[in-house]
Amino acid sequence: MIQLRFTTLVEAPLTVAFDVARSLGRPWPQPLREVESERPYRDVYQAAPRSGRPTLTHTRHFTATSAGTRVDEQVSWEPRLPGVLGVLLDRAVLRGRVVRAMQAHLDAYSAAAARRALEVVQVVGAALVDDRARVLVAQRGSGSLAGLWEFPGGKVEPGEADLSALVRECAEELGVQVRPESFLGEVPLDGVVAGGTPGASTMRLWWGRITGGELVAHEHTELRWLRADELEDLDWIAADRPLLPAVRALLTHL
Ligand SMILES: Nc1nc2c([nH]c(=O)n2[C@H]2C[C@H](O)[C@@H](COP(=O)(O)OP(=O)(O)OP(=O)(O)O)O2)c(=O)[nH]1
Repeated sequence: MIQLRFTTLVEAPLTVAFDVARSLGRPWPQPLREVESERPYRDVYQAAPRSGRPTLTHTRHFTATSAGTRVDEQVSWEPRLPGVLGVLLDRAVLRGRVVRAMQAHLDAYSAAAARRALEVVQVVGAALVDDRARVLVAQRGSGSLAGLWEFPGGKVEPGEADLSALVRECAEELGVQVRPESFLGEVPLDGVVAGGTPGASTMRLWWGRITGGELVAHEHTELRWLRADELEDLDWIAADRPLLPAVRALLTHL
């Protein structure tokens, strides 16, 4: 089996990175069959064997990072001829072709994903932590999610950096200055956000500290400070639940 690995950092949220990757397809002439797909985290495609062509498997993993989505890809195939000769021949000839095809494909892909990301409204959230290892959670006051609990935050404005939006939203919603510390994770949001394509937006969560101001619920019904063991019991917006293990781990290890 010959395996090649490729890693690309795409300036786009998980959902956009995944959707654009799938709309562009793969740079192989063979027809591909989907073997597995878990939006927006992973997919696997396979090209059926044809005379003179090897069976090719192409696996992609999409991982959220503070700088965008990391796409880890693996392309593997059985050499066309048996034995050492087959491996050497495929390494010498086919490998170069696959690498060149992938490089051209990945350049076009990351440019297309970054362009598409500009059209999708993003949401940022803040897991604000105090010096007693508790996190601030907020109850939404209006709209279809009223009564559910969430992380303070909101929509990133056009041209605004994620962390600037985070600092602005915390000032508007809570009346405090915050210092973002590090990235905790990203989740796809169900439905339509700000009139965009359904399912296209994600929320990216950072943890941080309050550095000034007086905490006031300007837009929420209630604010609460929770310990790690109190997180699960709350009636969260469903999309936020996958972020709770990272928040719990943070509070436990601070
Ligand atoms: N702030 C926040 N929004 C969340 C969370 N989970 C989740 O699904 N959302 C969704 C709800 C909304 O569709 C979207 C955020 O919108 P928002 O209403 O908070 O944004 P905003 O502060 O910019 O509000 P506005 O300008 O429309 O009044 O993200 C969360 O934990 N925090």
